[in-house]
Amino acid sequence: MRLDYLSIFPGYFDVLGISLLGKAAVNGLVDVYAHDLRDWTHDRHRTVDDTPCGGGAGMVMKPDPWGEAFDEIIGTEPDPSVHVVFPSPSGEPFTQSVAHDLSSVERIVFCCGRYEGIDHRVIDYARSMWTVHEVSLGDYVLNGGEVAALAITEAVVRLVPGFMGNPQSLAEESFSAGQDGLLEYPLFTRPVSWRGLDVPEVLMSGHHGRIAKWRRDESIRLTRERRPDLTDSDVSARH
Ligand SMILES: Nc1c(O)cccc1[N+](=O)[O-]
Repeated sequence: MRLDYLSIFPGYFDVLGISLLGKAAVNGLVDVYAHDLRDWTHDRHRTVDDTPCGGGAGMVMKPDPWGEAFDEIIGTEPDPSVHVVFPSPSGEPFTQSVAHDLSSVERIVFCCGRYEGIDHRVIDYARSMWTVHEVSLGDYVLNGGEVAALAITEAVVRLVPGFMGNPQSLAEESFSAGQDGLLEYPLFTRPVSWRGLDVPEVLMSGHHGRIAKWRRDESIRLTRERRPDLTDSDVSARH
């Protein structure tokens, strides 16, 4: 999997050389390329923004540098196998399902906006050429798309076959298919008693059936308490 990041702050992506992601890069599972959008400007100030047409506060990212960067990084021919991700507060919700879909593609280009956002024609042009995902991590305001791109990267790359040492651990995580989309149950390890707090007895019983039921019940309880939106009527009936 090749990952490209277009940003006026490419240094944000130095962190991808650390930890498991760094190991994945070493193992050839992912190839990471960060690009400075200003490399595709031609004026002394390396300008990437301008005032919004129609007025309004702030600045908008000009389309020209994006277009020239696309030409050089991706190419000038349409290719739906290239997935272009625009992290944006006005995007569709980024979910584990979207992460799973992206984990099987060969190439992802992350376009990280700053200021008030990117000239919409950049997104329209990208849609005419590649497969585009405008995605949001949540209803809050960030200063740009870089942190969101890093979060999306982690969610996607950890699902790439061969990345996780023990793929089984993926099956029991929150939002995974193995959990029916429920929240993960509470986790415990040794010591059995810690500051007057004990591990639930059932988990020390060695009774696998009782343990599995306790975990399922806890997942259902937590999901109903914290994320009623995840328990649709069908899922509720099953639970
Ligand atoms: N929320 C937000 C933002 O304010 C700017 C860029 C990306 C996102 N997001 O993905 O959620």
